[in-house]
This record gives sequence, structure tokens and C-alpha cells, in this order.
Amino acid sequence: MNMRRFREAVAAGEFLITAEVAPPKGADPSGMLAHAELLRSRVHAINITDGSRAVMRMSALAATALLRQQGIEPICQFACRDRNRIALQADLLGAQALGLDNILALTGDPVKAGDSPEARAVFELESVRLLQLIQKLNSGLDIHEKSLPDGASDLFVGAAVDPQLKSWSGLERRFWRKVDAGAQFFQSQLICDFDRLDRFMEQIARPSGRPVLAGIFLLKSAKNAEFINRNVPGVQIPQTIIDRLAAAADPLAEGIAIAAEQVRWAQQLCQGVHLMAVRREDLIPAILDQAGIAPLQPSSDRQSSTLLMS
Ligand SMILES: NC(=O)C1=CN([C@@H]2O[C@H](COP(=O)(O)OP(=O)(O)OC[C@H]3O[C@@H](n4cnc5c(N)ncnc54)[C@H](O)[C@@H]3O)[C@@H](O)[C@H]2O)C=CC1
Ligand SMILES: Nc1nc(=O)c2c([nH]1)NC[C@@H]1CN(c3ccc(C(=O)N[C@@H](CCC(=O)O)C(=O)O)cc3)CN21
Repeated sequence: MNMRRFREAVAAGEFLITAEVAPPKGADPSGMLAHAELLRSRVHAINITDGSRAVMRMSALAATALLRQQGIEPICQFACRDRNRIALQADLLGAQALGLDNILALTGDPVKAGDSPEARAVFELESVRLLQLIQKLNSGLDIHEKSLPDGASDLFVGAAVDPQLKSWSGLERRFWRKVDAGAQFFQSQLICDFDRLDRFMEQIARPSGRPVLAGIFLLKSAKNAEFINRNVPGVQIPQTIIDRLAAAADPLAEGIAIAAEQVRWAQQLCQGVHLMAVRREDLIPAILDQAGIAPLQPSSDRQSSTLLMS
């Protein structure tokens, strides 16, 4: 089973498709695995959240290991909130040993956003320093530049970016710091302003040569959009979209139509999409169908067709 399909697709310049799935809130992974199974032929990788919104769930490391066991390529989110440098390095090396070599390096949401506001937050590193740490592990050094006697990692690491950030100069500076620290791909924050994405791609991202996946969220209703505006740090769904959902006879169908439109815009502007459909991951194939994106060719078929052609 090819578990380097995502990085191969990045290298080949394919239009990249990932989907976000949260680990279970409990010890039984069967629901998560069933959702992931529905997406197998539609995405290059499944991106597993790590303490998203500071809400307690199963560890991303365990959840991605389970996906990989099932033959589905994961991207493991790594947030800096809950682990100091010893624990981050330990888990990164463990991820590599388990074959979980796609990583998304994040700072992480503040604990006050979640279900344990009294928890102690660590944040010893933030996303750029986490990327720098991974760069060191990949070159056979630990965070203190001591050599790793049992070998370097080969982690394929990406970072988040919010093209709608108010400070353009802050956005540009932070994006380039992430590129310099080894980010191989970028996943955008949930995006609604595609003019802004266009400008970000033209003026900031394109010169870096790093692919950007637009973060596209299936809004299930106007209420869902309002929940996000209240509870997801850094996200603001515009009133025009909330009104469109509120006016729709079938808000879920309207949400699918909006997401499919956004996928089409992303095809014009950037190198991929990161699809989020919280608790309705089963609808991601419908979004891709409406956007005119066919299932992916299995990577083994692609290899054999290349062989036939040569
Ligand atoms: N110096 C400056 O100009 C800037 C400073 N900052 C500060 O740095 C801190 C952390 O920023 P970063 O390390 O850049 O954050 P980060 O690397 O974790 O995320 C980058 C952006 O993506 C968004 N994001 C978070 N989780 C995401 C996910 N799962 N998928 C997609 N997007 C996601 C965030 O809202 C953020 O705007 C913040 O406290 C912020 O105040 C942030 C941006 C610019
Ligand atoms: N700062 C930040 N943290 C994140 O965890 C995060 C982002 N940004 N941006 C990208 C995605 C979007 N995320 C989201 C967005 C919406 C819901 C949401 O609406 N969840 C449920 C409600 C669940 C509940 O009731 O607790 C839903 O009904 O859709 C969850 C995670 C997670 N990701």
C-alpha cells in the first residue's frame, strides 16, 4: 500500500485533495474509520485534528496510526499546546517509526476556547519553532543540535495559513518564516473571501513554489455558521453566506452547493482543497461530484499505467 501518495502528488503538481476528520470522543474508533473509508477513493490523504478548538478527543497519533493500519494515508496534525519540547520530539520520532510521516505543524487553539478552560497550556514552542524542530529531526539532530544516534526522520511537513488575516505584512512575514523553516505545503484557514485568496496566491504564495490547499467547510445551516463564528478562533463567516443558508429551503443542500462553488474557485486559484465537513464527512463525495471532480485513480493503477506507457 503506497503511503507516500500525498507527497508524490505534491511533487507531481497534482490538484491536491485532503479531508479533515476528528478523532473519536471516546475509545471506539469504528465511527471515525467508517467515515474515512467513504473518502478513500476521493482524497490524497485524511487530515486528523489534534485537540482542535481545545476540545478533548483521542490523540491524533493513535487515530492516524489506526487509519494507516486500514491502508488510508493520514496527515497527523501536531499542535504545540499540550506538549513541551521533550514530548513533541518523542511523539514526532514515534510518528515516524509508525510510518506516520505526513505532519501539519500548528500552534494550537488556546485552552479557553475548549471544554477544559482550566487546563494548563504548554505552548513552549509555536508553529514556526515546531517546523524548525522537525527540520532538525529530519537532518538527524535533536532540538539542541545533538545528533540522533538512531537516525534522522523523514517527515513531510506542512503548515497553516490564514489568507484573510487582517495584517497583510504579518501574513507575509509568517508565511515566509514557515517556508524557511521547511513547510512543504500549506493548508488555509477556512476561507470565504476568494478575492483575498487570489491576491494572497499572486503576491505571497506563488513565488514560494509551495502548494496551498484552500480550507473549505461544509456549512450545514445558518446556525452552524453562527456557531463557528462564536467558537472557532480566527474564523469569520460573512453575513452574506449566513443569509444565503437562512433563506434556503434545504440549508444542507445549499451548504453543499456553496462548498462545491468554492472548490471550483479553488481550482482556478490554488493547488488544492482541504475539505472540512464536521460530523457529515459522508457528504464530501457529493461536494466533489458537484464540483466535477472525479474519484482519484488508485496509485497502484497509476504506477502500472505509467509502466505500460514506457
Ligand atoms: N507576528 C505576526 O504578525 C503574527 C503573529 N501571529 C500570532 O502567532 C500565533 C500563532 O500563529 P501561527 O503560529 O501562525 O498559527 P498557526 O500556524 O497554528 O496557524 C496559522 C493560521 O491558520 C489558522 N489555523 C489554525 N488551525 C488551523 C487548522 N487546523 N487548519 C487551518 N488553519 C488553521 C490560524 O487561525 C492561523 O491564523 C497567534 O497567537 C498569533 O497572534 C499570527 C500571525 C501573524
Ligand atoms: N483555530 C482553529 N481551530 C480549529 O480547530 C480549526 C480551525 N481553526 N480552522 C479549520 C478547522 C475548522 N474547525 C472546526 C470548525 C467547525 C466545527 C463545528 O462547527 N463543529 C460542530 C459542533 C460540535 C459541537 O457542538 O461541539 C458542528 O456542529 O459542525 C468544528 C471544527 C477545526 N479547525
